[in-house]
Amino acid sequence: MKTIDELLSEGVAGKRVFVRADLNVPLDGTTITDDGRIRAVVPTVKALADAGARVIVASHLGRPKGAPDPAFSLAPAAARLGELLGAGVAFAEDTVGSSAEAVVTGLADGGVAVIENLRFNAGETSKDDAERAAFADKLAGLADVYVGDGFGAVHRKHASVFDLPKRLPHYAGYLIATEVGVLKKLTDEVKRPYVVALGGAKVSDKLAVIDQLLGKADRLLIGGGMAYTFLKAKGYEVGISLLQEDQIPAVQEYIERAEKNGVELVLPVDVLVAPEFPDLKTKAPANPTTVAADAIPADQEGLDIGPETRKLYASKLADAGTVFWNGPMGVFEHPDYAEGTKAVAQALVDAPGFTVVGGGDSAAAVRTLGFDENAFGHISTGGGASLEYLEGKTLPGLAALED
Ligand SMILES: Nc1ncnc2c1ncn2[C@@H]1O[C@H](COP(=O)(O)OP(=O)(O)OP(=O)(O)O)[C@@H](O)[C@H]1O
Ligand SMILES: O=C(O)[C@H](O)COP(=O)(O)O
Repeated sequence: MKTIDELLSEGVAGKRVFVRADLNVPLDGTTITDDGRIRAVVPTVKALADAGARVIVASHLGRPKGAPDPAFSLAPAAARLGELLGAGVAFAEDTVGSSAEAVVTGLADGGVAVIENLRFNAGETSKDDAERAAFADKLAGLADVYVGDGFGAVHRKHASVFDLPKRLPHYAGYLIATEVGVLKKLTDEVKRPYVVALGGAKVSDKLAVIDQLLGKADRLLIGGGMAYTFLKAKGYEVGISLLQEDQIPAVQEYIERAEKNGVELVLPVDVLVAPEFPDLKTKAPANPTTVAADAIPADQEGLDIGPETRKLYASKLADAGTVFWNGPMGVFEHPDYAEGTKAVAQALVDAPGFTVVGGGDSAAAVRTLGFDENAFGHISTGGGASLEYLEGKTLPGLAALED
């Protein structure tokens, strides 16, 4: 994989450099609630701009449906990037249309522009190779060089991640180099006990990683939205909690295999439930009830791990030699459901070993809940990406940079 340092030594002054970043930050309306992913790409953008490149920063944000949707605009992220760089950042109101062309043409040497959300175009995420290729061709028309630095999206076979680097001279940015360097350590020999905590909401994406972790980790702690598919697989009722029904047989097999392999698979013993998902805008009190994990009422939804589970998970992390944590333990964005995530974050801070937090929301959670980033061994910008890396999968966005 060629790195950005090689590009810089070859010289980039006057060249149009397309930086595929992951600016998929949490938003409250148009307010960015955690800018970690934007800060993470600043070293790459700054180095290129300082060297006189004309920098075009591109990213997805959220999961719009292949057409423009103002709720997913990258405009707030572009403004924040400008603040962090201490320089003006131009913003194109489309991705490959007349606005993008005009903005890129207008870039001076050392200038930076952000183009609108890549996923406003159906070709970005299309499963059809030709449709993706057609969009990648248009993106390629904007630039002379490609720098991949959106680590959080390297597990996606998307046009800007996989197809575009094949069309331009391509290099890995500083963030990708750092992320891969740290996560590689977790695929080699790790200090034991190796404890993995999994939660969050992208359950279908993340269940598969458990298959591989059963051969690696000593303990697996399951929380967040993922927990309910496990509880259901054990025969418990989970009410209206998040559930991946089609994965229940696979999860049953994981539970059996964990027992056979001597892996401790630890599930919540109690959870906080309520009849409805909390209002994350008003943060109005949600008044949850604590119930045993095998006693979730039919009309209620599990939204955080309970107090006994918090203690249990903290004890399972207390002697950890290595920890990888992805996915909040509950709907931490609401104060009534933040305690589980706080407890696990605190347990990582207290753990004696090397700790890695992975995922856009998980990283945002530790920062917005007031933890010091430096108290963790590494905070990865990738959630699904870091998990799939640990799974040993070939990640399209890394493979494309290696070619
Ligand atoms: N019990 C639950 N029910 C529903 N949603 C939940 C539950 N527990 C946690 N969540 C939600 O999970 C979301 C984060 O999940 P996600 O899988 O996206 O995490 P991540 O891996 O850190 O991020 P990413 O994969 O996007 O980088 C949070 O917004 C949180 O509110
Ligand atoms: O948040 C993430 O994990 C990355 O930005 C990728 O987003 P996606 O899961 O919507 O592809």
